[in-house]
Amino acid sequence: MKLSPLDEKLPNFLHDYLPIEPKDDKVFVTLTYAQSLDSKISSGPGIRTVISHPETKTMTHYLRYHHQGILIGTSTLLVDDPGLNCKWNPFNETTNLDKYSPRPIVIDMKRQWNFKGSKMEQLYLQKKGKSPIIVVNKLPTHADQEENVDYFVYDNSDVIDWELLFLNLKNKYNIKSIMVEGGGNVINQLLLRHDLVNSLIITIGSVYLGENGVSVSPSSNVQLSDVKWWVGTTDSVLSCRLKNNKDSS
Ligand SMILES: NC(=O)c1ccc[n+]([C@@H]2O[C@H](COP(=O)([O-])OP(=O)(O)OC[C@H]3O[C@@H](n4cnc5c(N)ncnc54)[C@H](O)[C@@H]3O)[C@@H](O)[C@H]2O)c1
Ligand SMILES: Nc1nc(=O)c(N)c(NC[C@H](O)[C@H](O)[C@H](O)COP(=O)(O)O)[nH]1
Repeated sequence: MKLSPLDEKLPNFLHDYLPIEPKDDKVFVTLTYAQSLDSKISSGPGIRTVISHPETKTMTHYLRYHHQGILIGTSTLLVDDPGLNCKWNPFNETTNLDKYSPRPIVIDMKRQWNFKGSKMEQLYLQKKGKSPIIVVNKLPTHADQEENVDYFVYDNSDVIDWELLFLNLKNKYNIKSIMVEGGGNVINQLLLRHDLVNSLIITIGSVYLGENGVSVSPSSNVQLSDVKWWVGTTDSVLSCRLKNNKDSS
């Protein structure tokens, strides 16, 4: 499906929140998701819910264009069958989109997902997306390994230490910027990591999804700084940074 045009104000609005001129050698991490007015990112576990207007969907692809990696949690991987490629580029090219696409990084510690038969594989085979790095807790046996993927074995424990993962992705795959696209569980953890997260970009759709929805609501207070708003047709976008709570008075 073709994207609608990028709003002309968005590149300027987003510029300072993207890894366009990274200031240090650390991996640049952007948290981004679309939520309802009641802070839900889907209408229930196991459900994929469209929240964004086409113009903010295009913005998501603009964000993907600016990152080398795109990371999602296991439930999003299993529920959404995401493609995670980038359909936006400044040249309006529609073929060989793999060169503009970030590398998918998917958390699948217990190997519940198959690349084969997925939308991601389809895009990879059509040269419209890159092949994924699958984060697992144990290397699958030779017979169980899939073609055209990389396994990153995270064998410290079953619970990923994000700092260690980002550092390893940089050292092993030279991934210096990562866009984290969800879901709620992953976002809730990383909202508490001002030390790792450079930017937070939230699309807010004009809808309520109700109390059974999957929430973004971190376990403790999170303060934001450098807050800026863009207002679109039905959605607004909040761009900001996470504040170190110790700094707030
Ligand atoms: N609106 C949006 O922008 C958006 C974006 C992404 C997903 N979604 C929706 O969100 C829902 C899924 O979100 P969710 O919160 O249920 O799950 P999630 O996608 O955040 O995945 C959570 C799972 O990932 C694994 N995981 C997460 N952190 C880990 C860690 N530190 N170490 C090891 N494993 C870890 C665990 O298996 C955990 O149960 C789906 O309905 C999806 O459609 C919406
Ligand atoms: N921006 C945005 N608006 C939404 O309304 C919505 N539901 C998502 N959800 C993000 C989630 O990560 C999806 O899995 C990807 O949007 C998959 O999209 P692709 O198949 O990669 O194009 N994101």
